[in-house]
Amino acid sequence: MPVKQLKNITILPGDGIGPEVIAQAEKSIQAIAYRYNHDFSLDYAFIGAHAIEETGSPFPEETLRKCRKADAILLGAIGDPKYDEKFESDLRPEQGLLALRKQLQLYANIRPIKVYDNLTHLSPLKEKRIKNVNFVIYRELTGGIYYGKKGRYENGKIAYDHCVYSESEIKRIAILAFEAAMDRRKKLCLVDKANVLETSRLWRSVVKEVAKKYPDVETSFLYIDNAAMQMMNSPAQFDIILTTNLFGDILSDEASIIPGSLGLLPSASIGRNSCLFEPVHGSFPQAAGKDIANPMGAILSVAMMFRHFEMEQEALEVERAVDLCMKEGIMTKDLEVEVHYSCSQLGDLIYSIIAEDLEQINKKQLSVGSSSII
Ligand SMILES: NC(=O)C1=CN([C@@H]2O[C@H](COP(=O)(O)OP(=O)(O)OC[C@H]3O[C@@H](n4cnc5c(N)ncnc54)[C@H](O)[C@@H]3O)[C@@H](O)[C@H]2O)C=CC1
Ligand SMILES: CC(C)CC(=O)C(=O)O
Ligand SMILES: [Mg+2]
Repeated sequence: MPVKQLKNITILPGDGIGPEVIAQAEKSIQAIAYRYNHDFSLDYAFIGAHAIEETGSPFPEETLRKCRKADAILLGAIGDPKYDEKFESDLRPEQGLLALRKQLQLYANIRPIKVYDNLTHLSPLKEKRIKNVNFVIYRELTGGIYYGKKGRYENGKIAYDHCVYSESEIKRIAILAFEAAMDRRKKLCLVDKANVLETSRLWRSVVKEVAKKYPDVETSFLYIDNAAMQMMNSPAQFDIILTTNLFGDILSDEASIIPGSLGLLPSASIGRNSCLFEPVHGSFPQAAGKDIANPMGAILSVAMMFRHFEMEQEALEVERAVDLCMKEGIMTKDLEVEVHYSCSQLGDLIYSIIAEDLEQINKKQLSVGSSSII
């Protein structure tokens, strides 16, 4: 199937640090537009807590409409601690994100994890353990316990969340994950809890069936508890990890320890007719408004967007700019470097590197107190 052209991008900045990291991601889109003479059309919409405040709904009709008509969606993050005080309420920012994923059937959430060359010291893990780590988590995104029936009985004293998966939901993401494995090191590990959960047993049987069509892929199985441990102990063993919505959510935050910060991780959420790109992290409310958040996860999500539209050169250009900053130690404070840079300084620098604006790069370097990086 020919890939659509990327033209209309709907941007959902969201809450907390969402708007701050998205502003930097947008700079990388503008830089690519400038460098390659592309004409992108950007549109904006509310989601999450901002949307509740503006419209009374975490996922307004207008936002759905704008997302449906977009070629791609770029999202910051949602969530506001003030809603945690009223957990009993039906209205939560998170419902906006869950509704967006479900309504657009964004069933595959793809979360790559890699260690930057010569930057193993940024990780709290021993350098020898994380050398050559390069794997991708395929997290099912529109099913499982996040979407099952939930409720309470016995005057609210007993609560339940149902976990439901169908064969077809498992099969469609399994096929994507096996296809990805074929383009990589041809290893796929299904992470589940099949020793306890019936849904996990269904996952195993469907994945074994799909695996027959991919005899070149070495398929393995791990229970989630063991996988969580192995990911810290010997993460280089993984190539593709395929897993459920809940397990993938947890494993990917854990995986961020490998490169050194949750702020570094990008993701792509893919459906049949829509695609969305967002950093793995949440709204990090403690950092909101301080210009300290790491924008690299959001910026690398832009690279994933370009790659999805087969704009390989553009994707590489964004990744090259991020790599350059990382290698030169130009990072935000979460990576615990001695001299750190602000979220917006990183966004400006990435813009200048991509746009090849050498004068600006040197000016910005002077103002942030380092020697030339190119
Ligand atoms: N995709 C989304 O929009 C997500 C939204 N959330 C929501 O975000 C809110 C906060 O949730 P938390 O559990 O605190 O998760 P979080 O991901 O916002 O932050 C957890 C920790 O990760 C680090 N971190 C996260 N993003 C960072 C960045 N860009 N730069 C540097 N460090 C970063 C910080 O140390 C932070 O304390 C909640 O309302 C939650 O529901 C949580 C996860 C994903
Ligand atoms: C609302 C949550 C399910 C978001 C989250 O933690 C994620 O997608 O990683
Ligand atoms: Mg998460």
